[in-house]
Amino acid sequence: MTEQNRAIEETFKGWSTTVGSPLIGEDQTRMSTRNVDVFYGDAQAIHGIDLDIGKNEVLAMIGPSGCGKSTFLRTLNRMNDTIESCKVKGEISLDGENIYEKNMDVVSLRARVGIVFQKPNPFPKSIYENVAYGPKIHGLVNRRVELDEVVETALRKASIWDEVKDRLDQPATGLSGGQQQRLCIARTIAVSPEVILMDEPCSALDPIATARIEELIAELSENYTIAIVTHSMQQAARVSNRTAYFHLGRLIEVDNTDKIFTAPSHKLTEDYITGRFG
Ligand SMILES: Nc1ncnc2c1ncn2[C@@H]1O[C@H](COP(=O)(O)OP(=O)(O)OP(=O)(O)O)[C@@H](O)[C@H]1O
Repeated sequence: MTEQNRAIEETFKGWSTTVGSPLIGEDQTRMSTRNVDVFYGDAQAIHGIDLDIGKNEVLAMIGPSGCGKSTFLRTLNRMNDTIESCKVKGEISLDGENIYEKNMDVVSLRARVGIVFQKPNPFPKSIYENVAYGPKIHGLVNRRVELDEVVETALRKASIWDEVKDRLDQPATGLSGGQQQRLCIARTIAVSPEVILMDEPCSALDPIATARIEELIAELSENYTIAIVTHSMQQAARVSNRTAYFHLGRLIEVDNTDKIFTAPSHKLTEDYITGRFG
């Protein structure tokens, strides 16, 4: 830990308040977190986060490297369960239902709250099979003709249908990085999620592929709740309605994206967006 971080850690002792509007009211909320702490072994990575994520909103999560954005994002569909040392405390709910309840079916949860990673990760199967796999294992379709329809609809929603419709039986790994990422988004959409989590989905893509994904995020936000971690403040400003600023595992400030980038209320947010920190 740097001297600067040590000093900030000192100022956080007893800290409990996020500035701005982390809570938005039950009727607007798709997911909510209350007093969420995350530990890796003895090290605490997330401290007491209270946050609502709205229906049909795009929430951007920004902050310096290591501040806990990805850790927090992964708590929202229990991806952290796959890390043995990781423990999550507090309450996280989807449509009012606690997703950490013992009887929660984690496979179904991850269909309802899908995730798209930094590096496109298609299965080593055909383009068709990549999208068809989820609906098949979740028993969403019975007949091949229905499956064909689900696959086409998901590929269309992910803005990649025209590029792949004549090569659905070819390996997904033969697509460009940007196409693979849109295919991964199609795979997520195919199981009818309510929420799509995106962990730096454009960081492995060139500017043109990035612009396609950003356009897609805007289209998808009409039907889905999206939470996106990004290192690019320009991207957060372009795609999101609200932005959350994290620092050393705390949620410092959440507000309308315009406000965060033009008139942030917290000094740490201001220092970050003006490039003084991070
Ligand atoms: N699997 C893990 N095991 C142990 N510690 C971890 C693990 N993953 C993350 N951490 C620690 O948790 C803290 C938060 O990391 P996290 O990756 O969530 O931050 P981040 O803000 O997403 O960072 P970046 O922007 O660099 O991706 C860091 O101190 C990191 O070292």
